[in-house]
This record gives sequence, structure tokens and C-alpha cells, in this order.
Amino acid sequence: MPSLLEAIRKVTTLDLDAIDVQVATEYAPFRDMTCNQFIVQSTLMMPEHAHVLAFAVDEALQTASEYGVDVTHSASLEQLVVDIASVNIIKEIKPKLHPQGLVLLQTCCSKLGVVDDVVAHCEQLVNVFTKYGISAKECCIKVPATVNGLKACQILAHKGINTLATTVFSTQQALAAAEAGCVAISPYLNELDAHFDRKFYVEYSNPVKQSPGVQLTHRIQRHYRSAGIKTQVKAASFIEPIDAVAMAGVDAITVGPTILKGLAETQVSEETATILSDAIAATSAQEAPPQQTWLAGDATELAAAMADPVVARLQRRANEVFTNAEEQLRALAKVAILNKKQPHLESL
Ligand SMILES: O=C(CO)[C@@H](O)[C@H](O)[C@H](O)[C@H](O)COP(=O)(O)O
Repeated sequence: MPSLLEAIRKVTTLDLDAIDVQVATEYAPFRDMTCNQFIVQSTLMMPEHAHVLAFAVDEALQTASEYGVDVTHSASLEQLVVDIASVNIIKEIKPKLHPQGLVLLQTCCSKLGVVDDVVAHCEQLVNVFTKYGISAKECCIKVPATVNGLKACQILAHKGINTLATTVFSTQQALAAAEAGCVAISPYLNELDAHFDRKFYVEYSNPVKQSPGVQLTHRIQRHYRSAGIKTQVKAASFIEPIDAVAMAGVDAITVGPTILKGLAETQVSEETATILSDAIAATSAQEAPPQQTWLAGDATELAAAMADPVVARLQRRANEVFTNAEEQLRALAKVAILNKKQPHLESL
């Protein structure tokens, strides 16, 4: 019997949801690498990356003007430090990916109130990538799939910047992302809180038949395939290996180290073989999407769809959680900046 990892790889592209060269090597091959602010933070805390924030502070102070960043505006400087540090840990992993693989980094939820602010930060991220040897073609910016986030993606697509619409909780967001020209989307199988509190995770005997997140992702995949939409589905937010099994047949899944280990160490059983074949059938059936535009006329159709109470709650919570994570990263940058300016205080 093959392992679950081998069985999934036959029908779905595997991406790495981690910035970890060792994991990338152990469970190779991967096409893309994804991350979010939590993954960046835990990677920066690893002893082998202890020097990265200090390096990023030096770089940010020397090159801020190239990005139009005012070094006297502390939040902007801290964010630039975070961006430079993120890119410099990510660039280590690029050679481990498929030659055409993308590296994906998430923009700030705190920018989502103003479309131009999202656009400006995504452009800053691409400029930082380019500065450290990763071209605009090789990177992709993850943008939360809010109304403003998707409007920003549309503008960025016209500027030749790759975007992935993340935290997708509805078909309308997925269709709007395709309209915006996103290269990919990440439907979230589980809500954000399930990653921190087990009581938010629901176990199903067959998620393909029972899980709303799994069924939503399958429906989006059917819509995309039936309508010939090029945007890729990159399913995310897995808590247990079974979540990945239920995604067999979607374009791609992004998987973190613990779930990769679980998938590699578990052989396909009678029960999981059923889930695998149900998932493949559910993703390959035809289901045309509604003939509708979502972003036209100031995206009023999308805004109305996202007012659905369940979608609105999941999206709001995702934005809160990622905003907190983003603030924690800037706080780390702030300490690194202070240490640089006042090294005599470092040992206190
Ligand atoms: O959205 C993507 C990929 O596009 C993922 O990186 C996504 O953020 C993650 O799968 C989930 O948020 C889970 O991340 P974590 O809690 O395991 O750090």
C-alpha cells in the first residue's frame, strides 16, 4: 500500500506551508512555498536565523529611501524590517522548489481598510523580493480575500504582480478572485481559531460528504474547471492529515511539517481509499458557476455576498488573528531596531 502522501501526490500538486529547508528536502518534491505571519515568526525564532533581524535592520536603514519608507515613521520602518527579514529567510528555500515554483508571502491585514495601502505594501514586498534576487515572476503576494483585498488584486494584476487570494470562505470570493486575475486562491478548510483551540476543529468520518469547508473547496474547483478558469485552487488551513486526504484531486494543497509527517507515515487504508476516490470524483464533476460579475460597479455584488453572517464572521476573525500576528512581528522588529541603536541595552 502507498503512503497517503504518495497517493495524494498522484492527483494533486504539493506545496510546502513552511519556511524550512530541512522539511523541503525530507518530503521533496514541492512546487511552491507558502507562509503567513505565524510561520515567518516561528522561523525567525529558530537559532539558525538569530542574525536575520539584525541584518534586516541594517538593510532597512540603508535602503529605506529606495522603497519610499520614512525611517522616522516607526511602524513603516518596522514593517520594512519584517519584510526584508521575511524575504531573506524565504530565499533560502527557493532552490529546493520546482524551477517554476513560486514563493508566497502574505501582505498585512492592517492595510485592508484602504485599497491603495494594500497595493503599496504588495509592491513593497515585490521590490524587496527583487532586491534579494527573487524576480516578480517568481514570487506571489497573498492578499486576504476581502472586498478591498480583491480590488487590490485586480490593480496588482494589471501591474504584473502575482497575487493569491487567501482566507477564502465562499464561492463568491473565489469567483471574484478569478475575475481579479489572481494566480491562485486558498480556500480555508478550517476556521482560523481551529489552529489554536481544538474545540473549533470538527472531525468527520468522511469529510468529502460532511465537511462544509471541504465541500466548498470542491465546489470552487468544479466551478473553475467547468468555466475554464486559470486561477489555481491551493487549499490551505489543515489541522489533521485527513483534511489533506479530502483534498485529493484539487489543483494544489499547501501542507505544513506535522501533516506532511502524518501523511508520509500512514499507509492508505480501506477507509482513506474511499475518501480519496470520493474527493477525486467530487473535484472532477462539472458544475458551471453562476454567470455573474462580482467586482464591477464598486464590487457591490461581492460586498453583498460577503455580508452573509457565516462568511463575515470567518473573514473578520481571520483578519483579527492575522493582524495580531503582524503586530507581533513588528514588535520583534522594534526590539531589533532598538538593539541596533542602543547596543549597550541589549544585555539588560
Ligand atoms: O493560506 C495559505 C497558503 O496560501 C497558508 O499559508 C495558510 O495561511 C495556512 O495554511 C494556515 O493559516 C495555517 O497556518 P498555521 O496555523 O499552520 O501557521
